[in-house]
Amino acid sequence: MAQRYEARLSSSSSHSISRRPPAAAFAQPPPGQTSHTAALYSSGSEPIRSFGFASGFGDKYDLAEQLGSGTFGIVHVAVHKETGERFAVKSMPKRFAGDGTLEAYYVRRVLNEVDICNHLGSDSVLNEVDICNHLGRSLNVCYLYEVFEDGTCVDLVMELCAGGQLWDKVKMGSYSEKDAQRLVREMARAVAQCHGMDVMLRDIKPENFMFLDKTPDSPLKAIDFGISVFCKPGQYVDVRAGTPIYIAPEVLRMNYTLSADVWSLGIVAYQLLTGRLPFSGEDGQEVSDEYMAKQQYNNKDVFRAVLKAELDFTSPPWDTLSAAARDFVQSCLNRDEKKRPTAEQLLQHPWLQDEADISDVPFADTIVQRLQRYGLYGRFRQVALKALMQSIAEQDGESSQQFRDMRRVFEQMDRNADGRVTYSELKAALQSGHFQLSPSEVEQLAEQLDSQHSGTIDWSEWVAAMADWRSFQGTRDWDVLIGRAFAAMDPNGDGVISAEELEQLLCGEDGCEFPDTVEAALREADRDHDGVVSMQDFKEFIESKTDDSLSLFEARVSRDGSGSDSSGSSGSSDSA
Ligand SMILES: Nc1ncnc2c1ncn2[C@@H]1O[C@H](COP(=O)(O)OP(=O)(O)OP(=O)(O)O)[C@@H](O)[C@H]1O
Repeated sequence: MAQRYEARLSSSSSHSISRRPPAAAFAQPPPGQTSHTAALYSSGSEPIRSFGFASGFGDKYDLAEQLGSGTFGIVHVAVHKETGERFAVKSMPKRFAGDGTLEAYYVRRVLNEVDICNHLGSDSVLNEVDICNHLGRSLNVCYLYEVFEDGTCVDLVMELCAGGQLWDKVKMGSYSEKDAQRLVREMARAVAQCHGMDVMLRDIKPENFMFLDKTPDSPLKAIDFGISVFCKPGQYVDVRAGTPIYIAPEVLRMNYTLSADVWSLGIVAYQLLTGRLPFSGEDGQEVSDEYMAKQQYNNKDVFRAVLKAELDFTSPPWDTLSAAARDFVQSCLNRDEKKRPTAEQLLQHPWLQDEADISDVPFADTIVQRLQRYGLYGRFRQVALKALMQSIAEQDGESSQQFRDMRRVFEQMDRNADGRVTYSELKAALQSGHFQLSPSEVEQLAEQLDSQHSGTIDWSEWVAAMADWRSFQGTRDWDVLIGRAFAAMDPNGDGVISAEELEQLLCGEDGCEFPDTVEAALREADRDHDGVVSMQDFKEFIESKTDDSLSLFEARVSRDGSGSDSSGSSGSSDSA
């Protein structure tokens, strides 16, 4: 199996290992190597004996068949005792130091996985872990639902990816360019979504992507965040990490940023298109052949190949592949990382465009994309957009085509016409056959819309998620609209949005259960760190987001067009 820096040697999934093997079965990190994120946890933190996660995994779930195993845990199917819904649970046996505290590397590894998954998806343990409070969700990333622990093990309950690994496709060798294009687009989306949330994956390889189900159009999900790190655009990381064969040259030189993920994506794209690795010539051919045949290689040879080997874009099957495909992969595999496109730019590349062209997709077909995008926003942005759309509605009396379209869809869903859409009404609309979503995904989309956790979605929440608010940016009235939205969030009119005002907006009269909720929301927009959001902060914050184009998300529309379109349609398109 391929070796991976930072996180030890992988064990073969064919080994029969009990669910809770002895901790000694798990390898140590290479000496002297810590991850960027891991350092966050190690610095100044006291040794701990437990994480404080909930107990009672066995009360809620039954364990079923084993799905696989990695270096840190074994993954089984977990069946929810009440609903019968199937999940994946990764059980990570605890590793104790001599004094009964948990080993530091184990702690970092568990927290890293929980932390990154929370950041990208679930908020179920967010407040207990107290690290990040972004409530974003992404449909190309495997959700983490809950975390449990007992005396011997931590259990991560995740979305079940029942469709198998991408690696199985890669092993099949080259197949249709169209197939490869669809898969690469899914992966590029996952990467762009993560980068949009300041997360560098650092371990992009076919083994870390799985299909959600067995349908030919199944979404692809990133599953392993064990060595991912937080990294903002332009921020550099200096610790080697990743799986050598997919590592970017600058990672070997220990000075890299988000673009290192784009290189790795390029290697996987090359594999999907050709069934081999790109390295050729004296430095690379052997590495390439050995790896594809046995997944074995010598690190030194690989590093030489990554840094120096010719990259082969001429041997078959390149003669039969499109020029756009070649250009795409070549642009990812540019050894000068400054010349590589960003993941978001990759989504605009002509090779990924023909099916992904969203410019004339009617509003109905982008509902799921809009919901996903809204889920990626932090809480401050979500309430700010509500206020902004309220301000726009007051201005034009909801008479514009955009409001009429949104109203029509909302009223279609609101079967009993009480002005609120229940989760089950939203589910019925989204599972109408028009969209491909699992029950738990629909549940998540509903929850992230329901900012007040009231169990229903009101009109203002729907509008905040659906609107093309950017079409108002730059208009003559823009400053007035922004000013009115700000005033709505600053009810005492003292010129700043305070923590108290924000708490009221986020959680209503009763206040927020967890103090972090307000602190994190405030941090989103408080640029000068003075504990309040001024009008200037507010305007800059609203206008700043540039990485929220709908193309980052998948429409999830049934390709055969089956099912009724219950969601209404109009010509409204994304202007972000
Ligand atoms: N959500 C999931 N749904 C289905 N199967 C999964 C899921 N997550 C993981 N698996 C299976 O379990 C295996 C091990 O999972 P994973 O790679 O996350 O473990 P790990 O200990 O983090 O491994 P690694 O050694 O790569 O870090 C995967 O290769 C896959 O076969």
